[in-house]
Order: sequence, then C-alpha cells, then structure tokens
Amino acid sequence: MKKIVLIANPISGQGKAKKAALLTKEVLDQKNHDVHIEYTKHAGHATTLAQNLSQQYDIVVAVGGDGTVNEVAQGLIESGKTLGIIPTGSGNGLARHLKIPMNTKSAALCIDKEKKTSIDTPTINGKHFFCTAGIGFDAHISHVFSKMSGRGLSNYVKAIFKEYGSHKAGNYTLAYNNQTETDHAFVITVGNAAQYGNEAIITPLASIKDGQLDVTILKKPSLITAMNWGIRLFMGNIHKGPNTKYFSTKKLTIDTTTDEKVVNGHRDGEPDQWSFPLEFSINEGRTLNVIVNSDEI
Ligand SMILES: Nc1ncnc2c1ncn2[C@@H]1O[C@H](COP(=O)(O)OP(=O)(O)OP(=O)(O)O)[C@@H](O)[C@H]1O
Repeated sequence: MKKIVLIANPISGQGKAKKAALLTKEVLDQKNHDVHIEYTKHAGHATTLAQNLSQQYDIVVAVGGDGTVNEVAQGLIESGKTLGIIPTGSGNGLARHLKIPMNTKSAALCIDKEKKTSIDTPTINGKHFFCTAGIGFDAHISHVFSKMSGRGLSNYVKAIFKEYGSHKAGNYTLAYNNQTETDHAFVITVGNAAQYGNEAIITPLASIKDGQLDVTILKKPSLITAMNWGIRLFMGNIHKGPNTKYFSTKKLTIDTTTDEKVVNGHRDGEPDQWSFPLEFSINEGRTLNVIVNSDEI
C-alpha cells in the first residue's frame, strides 16, 4: 500500500479534473492504496500543497494540465518523492512525452504500477519548467490565451490565427556552447521535453533525462514557410524545416539588441515575464522522480 495524494486544479479541463480526481481515487482505492484528494484554491497553490504534502505521502499526483503539473513538480524537487500525472488539460505536453495515457483510468493504473524515471529540472531566470519554455510567437499566444474568457484547444487555435499576421520577429543575441551570435527570431523555444502538448513537437530530439536543453529557433516566416512549419510540427521534423536552427546545450543566454528590458515568455505553456538577459539552465544533478508509462523515455 502506498500513500498517495492527488492535487487537483478544479478549473482544469473546464472542470474535468474534479471528475478525474474522483475516478483516480476509486481506481487506486481498489488497488488498496491510501488516497487523499486536495483541490487547489488559486494559481500557485499547488506548489505549496506539494511541498507540504510530500512530507506525508509517497506519491504526489498532479491532476490538471501542464500549468498544474509545473506547480506540483516545483514543490517536489527537493523532496525525493515521486510525481504522478493525471492529464486533464488541453495540451498535456509532459504527460504525452512520458507516454502517460490521456484516459484517466489508464493513467491511474500507471500510478499503481509505479514505473519511474528521473527527469531534468531546468530553469529560466531561476524559475522551473519541465516541458518547454521560450519567447516569441508561442509566448505571445500564451499571454493572449490567458486573457480569453474560455480555455481549451479551439480557443488556442483561434488565438493563433488571429495573432499570426501582426506578430513581429525580434533580434536577439544568443550565447551557448562557447559561441555568441545574433539571430532574427519569430520563436525561440527551449525544450526539456519534445513537445508543447497535443503532439505538437517543437524540439524533436529532446530527451528529458540527457542533461541537455534542446533549442529550436524559427526565423521570420513567409506564409508558405509557416505552413511548412505547421505540418512539420506534427510530423516531428521541424528541426529539418526551412528558416530553422536547432541545437542542444546545457546553458543558453539570450539578450536583446534593443532597449527592451522585459519580455513576455511562457513556461510550460503558461504566460510569464522575464528581465533580460534570459538565462536558461539545465541545473545538472537536480532531478525529479516521475511516473512514466514506458521504458523508452
Ligand atoms: N483554484 C484555482 N483557481 C483558478 N486558477 C487556478 C486554480 N488552481 C490552479 N489554477 C491555475 O490554472 C491555470 C491552468 O491550469 P492547467 O494548465 O493545469 O489547466 P488547463 O487550463 O486545463 O490546461 P491547458 O492550459 O493545457 O488547457 C494554471 O495557471 C494554474 O495556476
């Protein structure tokens, strides 16, 4: 018998997380585990809950989307306890990378089996991300999306089409692997995992446990190039696309070539804001135990 706590975000998946938490408890109760549910009361609450509850529970499960997973994971880094995921968001990038089923009952059975691995825990200016983080058009969309009244995939796609024409690429100085260069970039994404979510694979060669960050830079596209990227994103080969640069590194510093002091970014799909210079770091040696559903992670 394991002591398991489920930390559920009641607004995730337009209420889906509440039902998912109850079903997960039912499945794990039947396997004779000691299961307790806690609901988050506000943004950021999942981190403090995870920090406190990890002292009493063996497995702390995030029931929600990538935002909730990020908050729970942050609270577990120093604990030595294990993160489980019941995905109920619209993207579920980390869960998909770890091959966790999108079906709640199947995901709950993964927690019972408790196949584990240690994953890297990178930061951007000291703040953790586990899946992807970056600046440019994807970050802009995460900010626009957060101000829309509804959530879900269809609103996300609407925001992309509405904002694409007006978004400008920026000039940035990048330092990595003992070299410095200036790039004109529409998107700069740093991947711990390979995808944004929804099988949209932005850093196709990323391994979540190799001690390296994978970086995709998409330069300002023509409409044809953007369509090409859109297809490649779902084919898993955007790194071979036109106007694309791809590399891996342990550390990446991005500075601006303008007077801009702060920039809109995203961490695991949630909007964030950072001051230049931006420091992306893998944080070697600080790993997190996570339940997975495959030996091939
Ligand atoms: N009780 C709460 N009330 C309001 N917001 C919350 C609450 N608990 C967590 N949040 C915030 O909700 C946001 C969205 O969470 P999450 O990403 O898990 O769900 P989602 O919106 O269903 O996923 P996706 O972004 O993939 O659609 C996060 O930024 C999180 O901080």
